[in-house]
Amino acid sequence: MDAMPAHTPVFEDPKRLLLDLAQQRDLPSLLDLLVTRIGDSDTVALVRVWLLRPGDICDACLFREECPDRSRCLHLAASSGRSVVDPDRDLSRLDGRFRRFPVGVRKVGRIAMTGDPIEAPDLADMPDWIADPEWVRSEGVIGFAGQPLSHHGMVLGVLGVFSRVRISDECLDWMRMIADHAAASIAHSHAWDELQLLRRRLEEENEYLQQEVTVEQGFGEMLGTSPALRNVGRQIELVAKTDSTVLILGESGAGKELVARELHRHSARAGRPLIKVNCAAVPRELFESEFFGHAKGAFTGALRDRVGRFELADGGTLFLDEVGEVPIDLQSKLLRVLQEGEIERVGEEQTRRVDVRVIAATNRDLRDESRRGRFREDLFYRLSVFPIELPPLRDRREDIPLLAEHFLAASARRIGVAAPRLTKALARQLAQYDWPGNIRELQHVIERAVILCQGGPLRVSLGEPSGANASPPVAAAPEVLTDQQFREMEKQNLQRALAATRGKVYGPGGAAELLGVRPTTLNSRLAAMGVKKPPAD
Ligand SMILES: Nc1ncnc2c1ncn2[C@@H]1O[C@H](COP(=O)(O)OP(=O)(O)OP(=O)(O)O)[C@@H](O)[C@H]1O
Repeated sequence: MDAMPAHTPVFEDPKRLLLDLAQQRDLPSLLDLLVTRIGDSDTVALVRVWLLRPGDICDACLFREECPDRSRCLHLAASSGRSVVDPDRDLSRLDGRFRRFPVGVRKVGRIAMTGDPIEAPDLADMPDWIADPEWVRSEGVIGFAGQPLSHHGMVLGVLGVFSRVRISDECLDWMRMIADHAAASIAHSHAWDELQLLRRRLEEENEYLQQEVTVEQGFGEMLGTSPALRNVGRQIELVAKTDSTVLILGESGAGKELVARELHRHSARAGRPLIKVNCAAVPRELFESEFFGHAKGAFTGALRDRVGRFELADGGTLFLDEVGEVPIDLQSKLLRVLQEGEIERVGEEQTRRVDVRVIAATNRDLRDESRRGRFREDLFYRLSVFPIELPPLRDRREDIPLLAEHFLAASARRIGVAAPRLTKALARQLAQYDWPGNIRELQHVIERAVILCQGGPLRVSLGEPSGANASPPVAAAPEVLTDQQFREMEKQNLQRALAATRGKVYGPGGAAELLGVRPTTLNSRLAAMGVKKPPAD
């Protein structure tokens, strides 16, 4: 082979290489950039990077006898170059004879051990350093420069370059700089990897803990550990990911809306909206517009175009609460959108396509209603592709103490008082009651008790209508009251509420909240009845 002119640089554009190294974040691309750029030059026979890592293939290692300590060694991590003897030889392979060097052994090991470079501008002057004299001769290798890759005094690896020209001092200077930069980038990428690892671990831990909480306390926001609730959780998991229509059956206050929310949250549509329509609250004549929207001028009062709930829920989920209340004449249109995904706004010819998953809920026996002709049978079957039956609270009494504790803490937080203690006796009392209003009733009973206990022991009175725990139950009234008697009773009730809240009307723990009316409404009632507020604390 013809010798290269002595002034040929070992590599081209080292400044560019320094700049590009700084841009690399992950280790493989950093090492690849380093060796391919240096190895690109015809003057370079071979460039390699070894990194310090735990010993792994010690029994197969060429230098196993010389290895002082099998705990760690230099691993060949990147390689590049060009063979003149065999131009097809792939020098980027990492599985050759010199893929491991023990620390302290040969040039590479020595550099790692001492942290000092070994520079042999002309190997002829240092024949002892040649591991493979035949390769050096046939490939026309003249010089070697080995640099430690060290960062903050810690050797991370070694960069070695075999050149076909004598390596100039200038080139050695560049080599030192490149090695320093590469070491800093390697240290950063190690730190980055570690950060990613820690993040992944934290995420896994978090996921695990969340699952634990779910297993321990219920399903998502649905608290409860009873077999009945777990069964509902399992059904949610099964069907959430599909686009099937789900019909949630259960008594009022049993948590049907919560089931709908969990279904949406676990579905692929979770990033899109969950739109709710309470069908019991929509006036009969406005149903169609509520569902499908209307065009301006479609009817008196339609002052502008309006988007219906189906369009609002496009890409997401529509929750039709109390679906049994949908008027029979609109049920066929509802069926059409469920089957074909098409709607028309009221007063518009244009057909629009919507992609909506429907979840419906009812506390009525729709099968029976459809038998009696009050609900379309075909719509019933279409809605109940996957029915989920939510048992009433009295059929999962095991959940009552957990729910009570939860509502206790939530009410106390909302009202701004310390959470009172749920005694065993009280938990027993709660668990024995039948809860016709289900979880919503439990929630209200607890909230009322927290307001009334005023730092004293928590007491609940069960079986009485909401807000009337201090007044005689309506059913127990011996006879029809005169208007005068009725007003007097209402007045006394207001006075009792004010006394219980020490005259506080507004805000958490105020009389308005206790009575379930707006503070402004309460104020006007008090004024109309001439009830004086006691001075507030
Ligand atoms: N398992 C549960 N864990 C915690 N809170 C619950 C649970 N189930 C229901 N709740 C709470 O109880 C209240 C009533 O629940 P929700 O509104 O979902 O009932 P519903 O069956 O939809 O009632 P309705 O038929 O009257 O619309 C809500 O405040 C809800 O957050």
